[in-house]
Amino acid sequence: MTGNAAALIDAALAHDARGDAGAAVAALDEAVASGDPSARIQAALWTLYGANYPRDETAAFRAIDTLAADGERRAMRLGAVMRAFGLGCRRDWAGALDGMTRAAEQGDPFARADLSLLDGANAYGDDPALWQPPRADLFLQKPRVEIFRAVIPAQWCLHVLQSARPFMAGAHVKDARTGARTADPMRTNSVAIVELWDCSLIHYAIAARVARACRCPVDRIEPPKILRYQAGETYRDHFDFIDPDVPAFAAELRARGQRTKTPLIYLNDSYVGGETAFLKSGTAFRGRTGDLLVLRNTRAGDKPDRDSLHAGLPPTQGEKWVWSSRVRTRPQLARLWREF
Ligand SMILES: O=C(O)CCC(=O)C(=O)O
Ligand SMILES: [Fe+2]
Repeated sequence: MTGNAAALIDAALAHDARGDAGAAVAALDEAVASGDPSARIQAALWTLYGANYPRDETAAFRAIDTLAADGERRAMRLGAVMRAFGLGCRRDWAGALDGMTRAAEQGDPFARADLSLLDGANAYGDDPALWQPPRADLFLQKPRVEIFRAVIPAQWCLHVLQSARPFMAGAHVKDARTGARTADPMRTNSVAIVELWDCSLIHYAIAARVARACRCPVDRIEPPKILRYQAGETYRDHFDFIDPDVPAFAAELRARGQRTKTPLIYLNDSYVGGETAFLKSGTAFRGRTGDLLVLRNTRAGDKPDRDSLHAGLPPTQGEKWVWSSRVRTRPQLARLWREF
């Protein structure tokens, strides 16, 4: 990367963070024009998300694929993750493994670690979306809560936890009046989204495994949030469905669908307390590393189930880490990988 291109990319990212799309595009276009691969990757990501540039997932995938064919190993890796998720292209697990293997052969340490994590869990063969659905234990009838014990390998949990650690920030809730995201004392834990750029095939394999457990297509799984609760931090009583009676949520509900289920993966278990509590039934679940809990938020006809009221109780000692997503009734867009 030339020094000039690096400075232009930094400027573009700063403009983006301030919400100045015009200046962001001007700076990035100049860096792209110099042929700089990092600039071209950044432009492809914004094109994928529809951030600053118009959204065009296919063009984004093609740009990444061209860079990969030119020997750019970061593009091989990103292209592999896009192939796995089917972002801008057809889902293609064999092609994803192939791209990641090429990146590893080029000496990419991230790609090597990814492949050895897949290999260590015997996940190197079939697309995880085709695996047998894991076996469920019914934990609660009202609300419906299923537990899938130890379905995510502990090494994968650690990988996800570590990939999220640099991005942790204060958690938000949705304001029922405006639909905006606001900080709220009811949610004192921290949260991160791992952007596609920092995702690996492990992130895909986890989403695919969860989709099997929830018996839904992978594209109905919302990009997950990684939650961290330090001692005393909590996510107080709440619902995860989108309330159809709140006008501010109507557009989102139409575009992205209802949140029918909440899958939670416990990424660690070295803490005291920190159960997931179901307030209407007075029960709580304490997860072990790799356990998947699936809570049903809706009844027949995707109507909200008010029995689904739940909370993340505070750990009294240690840190609790959770992978948290939602199953929606409609396919999710690539741009959600950068939004909370
Ligand atoms: O951390 C927990 O146990 C609950 C998390 C939760 O309710 C959520 O992510 O929506
Ligand atoms: Fe929740």
